[in-house]
Amino acid sequence: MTDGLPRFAPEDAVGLFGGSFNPAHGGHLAVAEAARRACNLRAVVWLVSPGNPLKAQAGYLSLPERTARVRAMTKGRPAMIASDAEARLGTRYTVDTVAALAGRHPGVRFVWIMGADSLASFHRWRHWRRIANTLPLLVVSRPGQAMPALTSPSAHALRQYRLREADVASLPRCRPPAWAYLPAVHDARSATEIRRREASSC
Ligand SMILES: Nc1ncnc2c1ncn2[C@@H]1O[C@H](COP(=O)(O)OP(=O)(O)OP(=O)(O)O)[C@@H](O)[C@H]1O
Ligand SMILES: O=C(O)c1ccc[n+]([C@@H]2O[C@H](COP(=O)([O-])O)[C@@H](O)[C@H]2O)c1
Repeated sequence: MTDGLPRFAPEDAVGLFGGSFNPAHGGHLAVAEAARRACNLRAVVWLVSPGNPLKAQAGYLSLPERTARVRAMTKGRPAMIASDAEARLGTRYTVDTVAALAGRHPGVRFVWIMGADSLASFHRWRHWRRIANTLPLLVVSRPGQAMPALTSPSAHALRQYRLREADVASLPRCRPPAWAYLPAVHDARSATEIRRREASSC
């Protein structure tokens, strides 16, 4: 079984941007591009989740539909890769996904990309400490989420491993645990808001 990803070269820095993307929106694109630039990533893989283990699945667009919308959103940006790797690998929890991808792409320097709201609840993810010990984490700002993120239990537990903003470019080469907060995105768009708008226009 293949994960569907390209063969990266050893030492390539590659971002893994997991999300429900229900649907993908411009805020996601801003995050992915900010991460790519800040860490000089060869690619950003948008891992379209078969289903966030912490969210109810009611009202979800299908996985092929969500993946197609990521593909449309990233059209003309060769560094952006829409991926259904989690469905192919049969993984739902991030801890399993990153272990499977690290095993399949030896030498590639994966970085996990998440918005600030995700760091705020990261301590509820399955084996979150193991994730933090497996790959560096890049946390990108989201309006109203800086305080919840930076005062969260995981931010507190990992505080001595936080890089200074000036050193964020070195994150992919850091031995985990390592993380950085990138205050580069000020985009208030959210999938919840888009779903609400689409529903009320019917
Ligand atoms: N506007 C944004 N700014 C920064 N990060 C974002 C933004 N929107 C989403 N993200 C991040 O992108 C990742 C995927 O998010 P997700 O697909 O859940 O979108 P969402 O807009 O948060 O959706 P929902 O409103 O359904 O929760 C998460 O890590 C989330 O923190
Ligand atoms: O592994 C977990 O326990 C876990 C819990 C919550 C969220 N995640 C992952 O976090 C990413 C963002 O999810 P979402 O739904 O906020 O877009 C996506 O890749 C999810 O699989 C993972």
